[in-house]
Amino acid sequence: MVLNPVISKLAGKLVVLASASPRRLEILSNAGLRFEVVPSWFKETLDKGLFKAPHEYAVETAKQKALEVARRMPFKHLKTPDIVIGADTIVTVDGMILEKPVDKEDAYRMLSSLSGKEHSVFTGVAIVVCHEKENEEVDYQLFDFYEETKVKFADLSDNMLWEYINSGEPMDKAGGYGIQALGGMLVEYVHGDFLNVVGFPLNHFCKQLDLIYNRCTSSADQESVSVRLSHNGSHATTIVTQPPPGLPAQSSHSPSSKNSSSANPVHKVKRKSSESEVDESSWMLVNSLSKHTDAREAEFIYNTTLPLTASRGQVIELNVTEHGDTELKKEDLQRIIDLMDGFKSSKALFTASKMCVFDLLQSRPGLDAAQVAQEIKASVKGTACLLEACVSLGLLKSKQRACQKPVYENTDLSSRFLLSDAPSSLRGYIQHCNDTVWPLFSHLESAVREGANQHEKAFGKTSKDMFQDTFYNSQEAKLRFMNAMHSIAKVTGRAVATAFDLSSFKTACDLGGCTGAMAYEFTKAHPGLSVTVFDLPAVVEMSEHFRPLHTDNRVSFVAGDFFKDELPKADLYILARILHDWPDEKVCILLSKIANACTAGCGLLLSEIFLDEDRRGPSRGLLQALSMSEGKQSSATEYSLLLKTHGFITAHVRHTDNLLDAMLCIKA
Ligand SMILES: O=c1[nH]cc([C@@H]2O[C@H](COP(=O)(O)OP(=O)(O)OP(=O)(O)O)[C@@H](O)[C@H]2O)c(=O)[nH]1
Repeated sequence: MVLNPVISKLAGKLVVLASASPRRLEILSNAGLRFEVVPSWFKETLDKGLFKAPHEYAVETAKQKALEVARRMPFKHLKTPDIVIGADTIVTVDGMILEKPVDKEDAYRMLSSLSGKEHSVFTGVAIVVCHEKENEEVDYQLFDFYEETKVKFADLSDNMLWEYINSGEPMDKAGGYGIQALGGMLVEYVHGDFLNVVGFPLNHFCKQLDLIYNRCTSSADQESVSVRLSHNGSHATTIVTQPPPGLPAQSSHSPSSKNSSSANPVHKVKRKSSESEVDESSWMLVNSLSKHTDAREAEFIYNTTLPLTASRGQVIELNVTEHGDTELKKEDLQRIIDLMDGFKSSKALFTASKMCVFDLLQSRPGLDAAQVAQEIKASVKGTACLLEACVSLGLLKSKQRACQKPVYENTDLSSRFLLSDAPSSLRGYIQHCNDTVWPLFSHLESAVREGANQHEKAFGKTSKDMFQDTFYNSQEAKLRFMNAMHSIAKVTGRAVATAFDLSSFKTACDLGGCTGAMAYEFTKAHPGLSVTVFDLPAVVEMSEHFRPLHTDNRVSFVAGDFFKDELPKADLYILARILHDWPDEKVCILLSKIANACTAGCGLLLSEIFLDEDRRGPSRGLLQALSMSEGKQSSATEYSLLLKTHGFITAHVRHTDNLLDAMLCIKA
């Protein structure tokens, strides 16, 4: 191919974009690059004051984003990428560095500082090339560069600025504007690469790839920083990269091409403490890879150990503890045992919860097994086994005085999540898992063979309409199901409700909002917002039972079927844990109805478990898919593309630390 000879060189390689930016995804996929998206967890918090020039800050941030993903993938995704691409876009004006605004006032400050002036947009790009060795070690080579584009804004009135800010567009964009969309109207001229402003300098990137893949014959020729990380059972492995800001660089920058900023790689590696020579200015990135370690825990530390100097392109061996292998094996065995026993743990939890053990021990802590057995009307032997198992799972504590029987009480964990009346009670959902999910999963083999749900085998019913047949077929089943949805929505609701700035929306409609638990969280988090819960008449008639004690009138209920009836009017539609249950045709009907009900600027907040882009996690989402509902589990990008076909543009994606992720889309 003449147009993209370098891009086509990457065919067959595992290329990873370490970025959550939908614009970068679009630019690179439009160029024909095939890649996976693994957003970086690196927090953009480097101290700007410590960089000599703004582009150094952007390049360093891009490097850290890419390295974080390159280091995480072998452990978390169990595969090593061939190339990881990271990028960071900043705007500079009057000596200030502007990133993404944190709120509307911040956006106003940024945009008014740009009004009537020329500013620079810098995108720093890092390319990490990974070479996997036979012994599972990985060599990393780092290439980086930046591109500058000058942009001049017209004079902007306050009215214009606020109208633009209220469109929601500025919030996830460097400098508070998107030149590719409404923000283009603010711009008088652009000098340089337009795509660089949008977030990725494609032309310069291709030239850089050309340098890496076509011009360089051996890694030693390349202008790169090379580090080696062993992940073969390491206990405390040291990864060395260029010094972070605030720590003195060991060499001057030696750009090989325009805007290339790779440092001449003088590496420092931690040595054993017996080595005595001390260099105050050495630095390193330490990543502890013991069993409790998460890539997010990696941190820069200022170190006073012996430096080891390497020349350009040289690979540095890093320390690995002697016992690394043994530890890994133990961990592997434990992991398999945990998986084998997982169902027993679940069932012990379900049973203790169903038999009200936690409620009982909350009101009467310190009972022994015989006393508990009497209260829950069970055998002493069986109860003693159940209580001991719960202790081993961290759900109960036991105390024993000399020559006396052990007595039991709740742990903090069970007091928080397992009591019927705890604010974060998951008891309703646990019961649902026991009564509905467990029987379905006991037919998993059939489900896998047939690729269909097992409602008939588990409950004696075919499931044309799962909700009607299984969850709403009796008052008791309906209440149980509503209890389950209520408890999960209460636990997840706050994280979803506070995921985004929703101050521009006044009315919301929670489609399939069940008991209103999520809606109440939204009104708590957003004082200016009223929420209508839209759900089936059978659900709405029971919603009274779940109304919180203290509430104003900002949550109301409307009965209807979101596939058939007219949707209540709102500025923002909420779809939480809905889409994954329905087949594509129904999802399409629902999204079309929402799109029709929305005018430009209206929002759609989608909350689901977002699968990783390579569908390797999180296991909660992938295990949920095994229940073989007619729907499917999707990644943030898949949802984003789906919503795009219905006229919604993804403004923000948030991977919360809670059970559900969230995405805010705006009707174009
Ligand atoms: O005209 C435009 N200018 C900038 C953008 C978008 O702004 C962001 C810049 O933020 P950053 O580089 O930190 O990247 P993130 O979005 O946070 O994603 P990462 O996961 O890579 O950190 C970027 O998305 C640009 O595309 C724009 O759209 N138009």
